This record gives sequence, structure tokens and C-alpha cells, in this order.
Amino acid sequence: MSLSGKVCIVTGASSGIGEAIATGLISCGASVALAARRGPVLEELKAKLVAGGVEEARILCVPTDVAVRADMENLVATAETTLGPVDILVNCAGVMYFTLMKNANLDEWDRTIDVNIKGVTNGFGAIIPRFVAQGKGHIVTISSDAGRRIFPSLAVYCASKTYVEVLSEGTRRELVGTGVKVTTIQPGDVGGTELIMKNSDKEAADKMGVVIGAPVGEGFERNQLLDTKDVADAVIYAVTAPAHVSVNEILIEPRDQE
Ligand SMILES: NC(=O)C1=CN([C@@H]2O[C@H](COP(=O)(O)OP(=O)(O)OC[C@H]3O[C@@H](n4cnc5c(N)ncnc54)[C@H](OP(=O)(O)O)[C@@H]3O)[C@@H](O)[C@H]2O)C=CC1
Ligand SMILES: CC(=O)[C@H](N)C(=O)O
Repeated sequence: MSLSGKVCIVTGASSGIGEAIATGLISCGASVALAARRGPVLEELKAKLVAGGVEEARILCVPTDVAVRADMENLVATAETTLGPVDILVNCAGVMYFTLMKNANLDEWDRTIDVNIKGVTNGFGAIIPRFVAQGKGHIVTISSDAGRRIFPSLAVYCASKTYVEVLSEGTRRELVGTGVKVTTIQPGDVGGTELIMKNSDKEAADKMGVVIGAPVGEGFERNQLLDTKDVADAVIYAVTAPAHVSVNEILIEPRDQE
């Protein structure tokens, strides 16, 4: 599947699923702007890809805090100026904290709202006017199966992913006829990422049987986990569909996840 000549932006590209998506899009021939707060980590990924034979000019690193509106505007403008008009925005940056409501961890709730809700909304705001003006474009947001159903100890996270689903479907319906596509990818548990490393509510983590400080999936069986590449492949499927086809949502879970 070729994405040669396409320009993409991937937020959350410094680790986990975002890194796999960026790598997948680049391997299909796209030029990609890598975004996350940790600029040096993005530069390391770029160096690795260039050492593997990718032309340097196809990869741009833009340190970005998605929760800051001006950063998202700068990301899109810099990608456009350096790589060309943007074809695909992948909103992958996100945080997840297991928290019990009774423990009222407002800092982690705020962070979830800032990154998962405001960050994605900032992405939509920065890209949609451009996509509508050019008569094409594709917004892909990494939501979660938590956008489809509610998991214990994750009320705020599930609410944030439900927001992503509603925002995406509302936008998609409103933009019918403009040439713009909107997709959510809803993964179940994806192993090896940093998503829960910085959790602090030990009571919630213990209740859920997850280990704070460890990558997602520690102690899981093989068939209870996706690889980051499985999610990247779902994104590539959505963005390489024929022009008349809109893949609106993909729920992708490990075979043995309940
Ligand atoms: N792992 C899983 O089981 C699942 C994950 N997801 C979703 O996938 C997405 C990626 O998670 P995953 O790869 O697992 O976790 P990681 O923690 O490995 O990756 C999170 C990414 O988001 C970036 N990020 C966090 N905050 C910000 C911010 N304010 N501005 C810009 N970038 C930010 C991080 O970069 P940096 O720190 O450098 O800013 C990092 O690149 C999330 O939206 C998550 O909800 C969905 C379903 C399952
Ligand atoms: C609800 C979940 O645990 C899901 N795997 C996610 O990380 O979003």
C-alpha cells in the first residue's frame, strides 16, 4: 500500500502506538511530522529511521504539547511549510490513569481532560479549516475500546474516550460532502507501551491487577494483548481505503480479551 507523496502528522510519536503508526506510515512512503513533548526522543526515532534508509527530508520532528492550542497550530503550520499540505492527521497522544473516584485525584483527572479531550480538540481545530479548504483530508484519532464501554477505575478515562467518539462522529457527519474523512481506532489492551507507567493510585492499580511503573501487559498471556503494529496496521487500512470509502471506526481487541 503506497502513501508516497502523502503528508501526515502523528501526535504521541515518541513512544508506543504513536511510534508504531509513524513508522508504519513512513514505511508506506509518506512524509511524517513526529510530534510529542519529548523532542530528543523524536530525534532518536528519526535518526533510527534515517539509519534504516528513509530519506531525512521525509521526517520532521516538532516538539509539541497537544494541550496547548498554540503548539498544535504551530505543529500543523510547520508540517505544512516544511513537508507540504497535510493529508492525514493522526491524534494518538493520550494518557491513562487508573483512579478510584473516592480518591479524588484531581491532578490526574485534569491531565486526562487536558491531553485526551483538549489535545484532540486542538488537533481538530488546527486541521479542519485546512482540510475543508483543500477539499480532502483524513483525521484519525486513537480512541479506545473504553470509548465503547465502561471499565472500572477508569471513569474519567472512559469519559474522555467517549468524548473522542462523539466529537469524531459529529464532525464526520457535519463534514459529509467536503471530502474530509474522520476515523476512530478503538484498541483493546496493547502491550509494551508507557501508558500506565506514571499512574499513582496504587489502590486502583492493585484492584485492577496492574503494575504501576511497568509497561502495559505485564503478566498478560499472548492472546490477551495486541502489538503496537496491529494498531498501526488498522490505521494504514483506514487511510489507504479508496477515496469513496470511509472507514469510520475500527474496534480492534486481543482475541482473548473479555
Ligand atoms: N496501550 C493501550 O493498551 C491502549 C492505548 N490507547 C491509546 O493509545 C494512545 C497512545 O498510548 P500508548 O502508546 O499506549 O502510550 P504511551 O504512553 O507509550 O504513549 C503516549 C504518547 O502520548 C504522548 N503525550 C502524552 N501527553 C502529551 C502531550 N501533552 N502532548 C503531546 N504528546 C503527549 C507521549 O509523548 P511525550 O511524553 O513525549 O509527550 C507519548 O508519545 C493513547 O491515546 C491511549 O489512550 C488506546 C487503547 C489501548
Ligand atoms: C481501557 C483499556 O484498558 C484500554 N486497553 C486502553 O488502554 O485504553
